[in-house]
Amino acid sequence: MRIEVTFADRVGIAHEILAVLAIRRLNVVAVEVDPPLIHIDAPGLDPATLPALSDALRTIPGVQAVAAIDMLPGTRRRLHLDALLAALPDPVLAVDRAGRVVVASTAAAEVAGVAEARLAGLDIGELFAVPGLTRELIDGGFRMSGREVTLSGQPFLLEVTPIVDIGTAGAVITLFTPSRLGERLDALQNFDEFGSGGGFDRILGESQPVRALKARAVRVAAMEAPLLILGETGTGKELIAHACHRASPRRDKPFLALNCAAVPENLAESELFGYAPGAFTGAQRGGKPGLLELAHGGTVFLDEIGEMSAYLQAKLLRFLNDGSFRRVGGERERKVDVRVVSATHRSLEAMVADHSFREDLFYRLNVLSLNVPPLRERGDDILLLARHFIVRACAQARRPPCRLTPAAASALLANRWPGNVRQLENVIFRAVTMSDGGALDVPDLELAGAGMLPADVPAEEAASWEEAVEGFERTLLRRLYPRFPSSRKLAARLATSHTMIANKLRKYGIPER
Ligand SMILES: Nc1ncnc2c1ncn2[C@@H]1O[C@H](COP(=O)(O)OP(=O)(O)OP(=O)(O)O)[C@@H](O)[C@H]1O
Repeated sequence: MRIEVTFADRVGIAHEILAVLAIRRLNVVAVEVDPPLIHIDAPGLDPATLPALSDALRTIPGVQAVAAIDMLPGTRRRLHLDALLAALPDPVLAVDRAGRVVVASTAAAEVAGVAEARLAGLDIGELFAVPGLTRELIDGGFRMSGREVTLSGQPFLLEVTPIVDIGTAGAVITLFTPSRLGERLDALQNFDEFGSGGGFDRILGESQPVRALKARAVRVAAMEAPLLILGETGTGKELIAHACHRASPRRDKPFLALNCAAVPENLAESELFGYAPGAFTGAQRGGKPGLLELAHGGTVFLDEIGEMSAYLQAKLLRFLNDGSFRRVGGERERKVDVRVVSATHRSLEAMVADHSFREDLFYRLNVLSLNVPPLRERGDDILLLARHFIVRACAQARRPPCRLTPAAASALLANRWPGNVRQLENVIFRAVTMSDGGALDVPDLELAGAGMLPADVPAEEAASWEEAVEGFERTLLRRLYPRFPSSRKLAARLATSHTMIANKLRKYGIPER
């Protein structure tokens, strides 16, 4: 029999409640404590003995009520979750922070051809036979979209979402079959759900390069011509594309996005241009409109345009020239009114020079352009963004806001940020979920290595004079610091000013002890 005891929370009360059952030699097989309730499964208990037990429990100070229940809440929840996992049409896996499967949906087990229980503990990279996938997921903060994988010979596209609610992060991985992808892109990439706040106010930054970018963006947003957004990965190109749409006369029409790097050519073609009835096996019976038709009157954002195949480049060029195209397998010429905004982290000019990108398409796309500066050139914006991400991560993790120590702030400023704002977002998210103090310090940021400016790059391989000098300074300070562990001692050793050394230590994220 199972019972629910309501109690006023105080230290030791759960223990005293269980002691009453123990004295009566009632075997307890499950206990769930969730103040102000404790749920107990004691198979030896029956309706005849419950009143006496209830009286005994009520003598414990703080116990308020005792009632019989049919099922422990945890068991009920498990049953519901199992039903949910069985009902999910797409295979879904939850993985722990090391990338090992914790739970798998019934569909996932069916595709993998093994029992759900046997999937638990498997490394995700091994499951898909992609060496390095687990590392990539962990390093990328468990954010990944549209990666092609196969499981038991079937192609899938991975959608990975980090689990934000649990101290030690993991992720939920959904496997989409290419035939279901169309629905998803339409649904997920329609950013209009962001409402009126989705404008330039969402692009944070006070630095001069960002202010200049926003000022230019406001002007180009209002124009009708195609817009090309250039910038390193993770600098916020998509955010800007969306803000430009929101600031354009097209703001009330759809903004639909396609990542050209995430989908193979044939899928990208049918996503963008749609397909006619009977275009290919597995196609929807009545055909399907592509993003261009669905975005009529609005904007289509083509991310990673540099990855577009030569064939699609030609088809897109034709659309840009006269606004017309044909669905895949279709005869009819269609015309739509769509503004094309594209983005890339690659140098399209270099690609034009080596003939991997069409020159005529480059000029059509590049009528208007925006250059998004890398994070390392945005000065104090790094801290402004970091603080914004801290507040958000703390709210998501349901913990009080924490702050950066001065050393951590210096380390963030000195970091090279090859992955830009997205990397900063991930670093902060990881630090907030992994630490529980009121302050984030340098070790919490786990910046060592990868993101730091290269310490031991041979001077002759440095990209610039400045980088060579920085490399030298950093190596020198790191080597001497253990023996002269303060800015004063180091300054004395190097016969220079203490202020200069203190500044350099801050710059290179070497915390003073
Ligand atoms: N100025 C900013 N203010 C606030 N958040 C930002 C800013 N810039 C980027 N972000 C955030 O950083 C992340 C990466 O931005 P986004 O996806 O727009 O970059 P991207 O340049 O399009 O990346 P990629 O080249 O990989 O496609 C997003 O979560 C975005 O919200």
